[in-house]
Amino acid sequence: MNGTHVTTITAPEPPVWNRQRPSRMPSHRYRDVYSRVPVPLTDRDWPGRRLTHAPLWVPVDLRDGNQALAEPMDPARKRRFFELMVRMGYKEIEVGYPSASQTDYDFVRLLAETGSAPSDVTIVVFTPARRDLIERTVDSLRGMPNPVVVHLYTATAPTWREVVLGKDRDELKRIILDGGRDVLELAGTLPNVRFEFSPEVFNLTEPGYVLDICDSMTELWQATPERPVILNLPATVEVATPNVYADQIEYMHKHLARRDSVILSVHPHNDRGTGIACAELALLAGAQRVEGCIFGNGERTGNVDIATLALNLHAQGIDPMIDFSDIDEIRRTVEHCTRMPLHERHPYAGDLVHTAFSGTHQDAIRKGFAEHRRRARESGVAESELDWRVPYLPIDPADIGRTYDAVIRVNSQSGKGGIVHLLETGYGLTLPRRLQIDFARHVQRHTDTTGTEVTAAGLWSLFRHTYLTEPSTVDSVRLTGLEATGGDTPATRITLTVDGHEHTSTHLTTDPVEALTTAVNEAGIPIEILGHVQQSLDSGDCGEDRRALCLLEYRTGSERGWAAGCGDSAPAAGLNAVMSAVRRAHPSGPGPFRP
Ligand SMILES: CC(=O)SCCNC(=O)CCNC(=O)[C@H](O)C(C)(C)COP(=O)(O)OP(=O)(O)OC[C@H]1O[C@@H](n2cnc3c(N)ncnc32)[C@H](O)[C@@H]1OP(=O)(O)O
Ligand SMILES: CC(C)C(=O)C(=O)O
Ligand SMILES: [Mg+2]
Repeated sequence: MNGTHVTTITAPEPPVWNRQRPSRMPSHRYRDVYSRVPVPLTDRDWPGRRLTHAPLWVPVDLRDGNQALAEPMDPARKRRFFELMVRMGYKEIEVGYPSASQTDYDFVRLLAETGSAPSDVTIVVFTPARRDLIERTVDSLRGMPNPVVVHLYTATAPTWREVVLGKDRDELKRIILDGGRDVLELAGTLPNVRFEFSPEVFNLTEPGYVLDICDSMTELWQATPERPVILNLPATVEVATPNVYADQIEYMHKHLARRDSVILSVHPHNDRGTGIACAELALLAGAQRVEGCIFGNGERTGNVDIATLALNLHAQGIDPMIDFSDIDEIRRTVEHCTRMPLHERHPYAGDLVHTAFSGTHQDAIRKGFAEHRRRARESGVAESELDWRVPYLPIDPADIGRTYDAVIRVNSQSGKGGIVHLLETGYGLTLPRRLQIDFARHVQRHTDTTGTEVTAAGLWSLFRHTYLTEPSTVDSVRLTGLEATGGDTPATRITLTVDGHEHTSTHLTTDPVEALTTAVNEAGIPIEILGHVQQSLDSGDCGEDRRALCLLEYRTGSERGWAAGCGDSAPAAGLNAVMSAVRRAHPSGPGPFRP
């Protein structure tokens, strides 16, 4: 065993409440990180630190991301991606591996010959430690008007030394320093050039050895605060919990020579799904620069996702210094260039990440939005500027150019809050609380039966089918006459046709709902109106000229129910609501709902 400071953990006997049993997988074939590499730090500062500002971000989509694609980007795609990164505000961009392919070489030439990159953008090119390939790399940079970084890499971890490169520690160090000398000789006179070294698989390399190589490189390249060297320490294959990477970075941060002449950079991959955590803890541990890919494309499970990292800062009140205010345009471009779709649950950018289906979340979000609007009104601060505290939404979707349309969607997991939200935002409909509860039961039955989502339009359709029954010639009770009468004493005359027999009655009221209810009762149909509210509909959803809506609660015997009516005026809507209630209480029967 190589590791130090390891507490050997023997699995305890499982407690009685844990019935898990050994799996059939050969987990014994793998070794934890502590037995693969010494993890030297015992006295660590990173756990007590906080993130306070954005690091220097360096997208490597055009190199590391690109080399992981089944179909690497063509020149048009590379260019489109590069232009996106420039628009977003990245100032240091790794544009390719010029010795690897003609496309990569040509892209660097394009930037050099056209001068199309803004002058404050540094162009990074990547090369292995082989003289012929370094020559080709440097050649690609001829005439480049921008500042450049030549990025040299070689794997340093024991397995790579033994299995891949066939070199011992000293031989490998010599190869790396030779590569460093070649870079200096071939690129050292380029105007505005700096150098970067990556000990590939840093995270599995002995700390003392990698520290020695890094110090030798900064000495060779004469790192100064004016012309610092970038030391990029990759977790090429992620093998440990993020605290281990943080320890490794803090160890380097504290022990590197010429620390003030080094830009300490990290380059996590995401094999364990903790690339983001590795990068964040590495920043706490002293890293100043982060390499990764926008949305995390890259070898295997990808490079660390620098979009998520940046928006994580934003969500903590720290400006990431990169503009994600049109996330969907960024996403479209990245998807086009990589030919890979983003997962619906991808942090910040996925289709579903601002959406709640579940009832209690929807209820909280709806209340949160209402509170946000109220606070904005009362404080006079714009909604888009006001501090954000809507439950379940870590950031305001509007910050990244998203609308609120998809925030609440209704299915069988939803409750009345979500239903009400969709009817409110889609149709301007505010349901009384008891009607919300009643309608939610109908929606639940519907979504349980179909197993599918129901849209705002679907909800409105179900609402109409349930409460807003329209008159039909087969109705046993029909309103066939209505007239305002009386001179000194205003009254309303009602004519009903009940099972083919006419009933006319006069009522000393001008309230048509009251008059019609009494008439219905006198015609032998018991129904009591418990209350009604009038609303106006936002659009002609009931018919262009019928924008008044009456929502009415009734009782027949021990049964309570709700009905609704539309009309061109509040009285007309009221009458239709009463007749709707009569039809619901004494149905000649609407058929089953079909959305
Ligand atoms: C973690 C990373 O992302 S590292 C970057 C990986 N990216 C890429 O590999 C994409 C581009 N690569 C390529 O186009 C090619 O691999 C090239 C042009 C670099 C080299 O191609 P080839 O000469 O055909 O060699 P090949 O691809 O087989 O590479 C392996 C050789 O490079 C050596 N090698 C690997 N890494 C390095 C390095 N950093 N410096 C020097 N030599 C290296 C290997 O030991 C092996 O040598 P061998 O042939 O003597 O055994
Ligand atoms: C920085 C280079 C060597 C890299 O892509 C890696 O190690 O993952
Ligand atoms: Mg990488």
